[in-house]
Amino acid sequence: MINRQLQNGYNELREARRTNRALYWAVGLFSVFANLLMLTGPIYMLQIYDRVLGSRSIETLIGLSVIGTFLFVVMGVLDVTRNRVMTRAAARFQARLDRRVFDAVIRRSAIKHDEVAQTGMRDLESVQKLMSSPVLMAGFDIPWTPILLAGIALFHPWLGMLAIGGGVMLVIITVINQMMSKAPQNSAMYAMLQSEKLSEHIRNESEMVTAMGMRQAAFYRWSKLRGRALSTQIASTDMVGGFSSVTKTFRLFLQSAMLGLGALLALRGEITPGAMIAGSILMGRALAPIELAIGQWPVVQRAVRGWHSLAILLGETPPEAERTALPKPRAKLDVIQLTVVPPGEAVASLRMLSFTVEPGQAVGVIGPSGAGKSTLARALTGVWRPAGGKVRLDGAALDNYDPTVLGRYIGYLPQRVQLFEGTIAENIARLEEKPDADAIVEAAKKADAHDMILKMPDGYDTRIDATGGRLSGGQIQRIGLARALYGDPVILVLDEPNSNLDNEGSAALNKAIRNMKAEGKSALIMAHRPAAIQECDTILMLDGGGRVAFGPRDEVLAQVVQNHEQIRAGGSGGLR
Ligand SMILES: Nc1ncnc2c1ncn2[C@@H]1O[C@H](COP(=O)(O)OP(=O)(O)OP(=O)(O)O)[C@@H](O)[C@H]1O
Repeated sequence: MINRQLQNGYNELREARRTNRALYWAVGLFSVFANLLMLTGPIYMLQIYDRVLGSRSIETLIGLSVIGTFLFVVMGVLDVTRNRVMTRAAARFQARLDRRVFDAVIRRSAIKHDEVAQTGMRDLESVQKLMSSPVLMAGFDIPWTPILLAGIALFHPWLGMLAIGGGVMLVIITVINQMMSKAPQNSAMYAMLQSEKLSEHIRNESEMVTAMGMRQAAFYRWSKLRGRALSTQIASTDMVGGFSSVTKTFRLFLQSAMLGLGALLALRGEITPGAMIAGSILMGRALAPIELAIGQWPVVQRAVRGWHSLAILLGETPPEAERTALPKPRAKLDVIQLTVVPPGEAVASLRMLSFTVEPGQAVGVIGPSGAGKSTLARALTGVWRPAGGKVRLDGAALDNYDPTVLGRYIGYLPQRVQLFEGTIAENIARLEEKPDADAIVEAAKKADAHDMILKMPDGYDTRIDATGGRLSGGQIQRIGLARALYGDPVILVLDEPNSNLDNEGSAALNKAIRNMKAEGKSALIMAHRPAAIQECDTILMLDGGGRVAFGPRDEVLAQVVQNHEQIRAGGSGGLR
């Protein structure tokens, strides 16, 4: 199964690469000519030494130089063209997969915070970088290396043998380089990733780190990871640099050895001095792509790693099937024998849970910490898939809805509201590209956030950063509620909606729920605090992932909560 998924991932990547097939054929063709034109230098040299110097003919020199210049210009044009084609082919590959990889990263991250999800976009970039790098071009030139080396044998078999022997040595060095540098490069990358992840985490929690005097400790922890990343990076760079220097020196040595052997053969009259020089130059040209490949090996290895990681990502997160569009649902929710296992866990945090929410009903979900309230919220919004059972919205299972469309029908306020960098309006409109200004204001009014937003420096156009910046906890929660109400959802799922709200905010929340009910829509409110469930006519009590009670509010509260009198009065006692 896993192998099949991986294979599917590879197939999808190959399919994307295949769209560039015509371009690669064109580059291959350009490379044939570019490599043939590589002979211009050696042949020109041969002619100068053996023909011009021998005949002392200025006309021949001018003639040869004109032809040589023309061929060099053609070679340059071909080289520029094939480089440009490669860059565009790489960009096309990336553009084709951008959306798919982005979606897969988001879908996987919602259920798994592993490296594959974390590096998805960078993996794609690393493959694109290889595709547009000179090292891939070297891949088109390397097949010509044996031909050029064999060509040297035409001057003299001994020269040919030296050239081929040298070429084989370089290939052996390349293979050893690949074998030895793979592990250090992988661990350098892994260590770097870990330290980046931690530094980002510390930065996001900078307030808490400062307030709790954790700066020193946080630095210490980060510097340990950073130190490991640096030392593995140094080891890996040393390795690649070492191989690169060995290859370069060896190539220079071979060129000189070729000259020396050529000189010996010239002294013995077996070749001309021109052949001696041309052989040496040809040798340098033939081995240059191998040298380039070794120098750029980290780019290759990063891309190979990225390709594999992308295959896992795409294979394990296949494209979502097109769903038949369903009519706007009624606010009826059936939860049938629902079992949910948190991603990466073995134990279910909700077990065989069943209940029904009718249109116009508001259900308060209560229970102690860890009872499974947030798990239920995630299952109802389709973020976590059921391990067993079903959630049906107006009769259709949640996965029968397109996720984007489902997001419009179900308004969700998570326990920890996260905003995006942008304006308040953009945040309420869920980052829609063409938001409906009237709908934004309407949602804000429903959440009773309109007046609060108007008091901001630029009203709805006030810019905020991802942490909410200038907004207080309660203001963030109200904007979160407006975002949940945007687009007229049929069901609201609110996870601890009033944890940061003052009395005014709580009253606004209750009014929003009352309006939803009056419009025949429904709401589920996960709550610890009684004020949040004032508008709920029904209560679902969870404990240990199972249903303890479900029924009319007063009955359930009378049964399980001692302080229900306080709750009816809208007091602030706990529900546990
Ligand atoms: N992302 C997660 N990965 C693994 N386990 C999780 C995850 N989220 C919740 N759980 C587990 O699922 C169980 C239920 O947690 P859940 O967050 O649903 O409880 P809750 O009732 O919302 O608690 P609280 O009132 O404290 O928010 C807990 O045992 C918790 O450890």
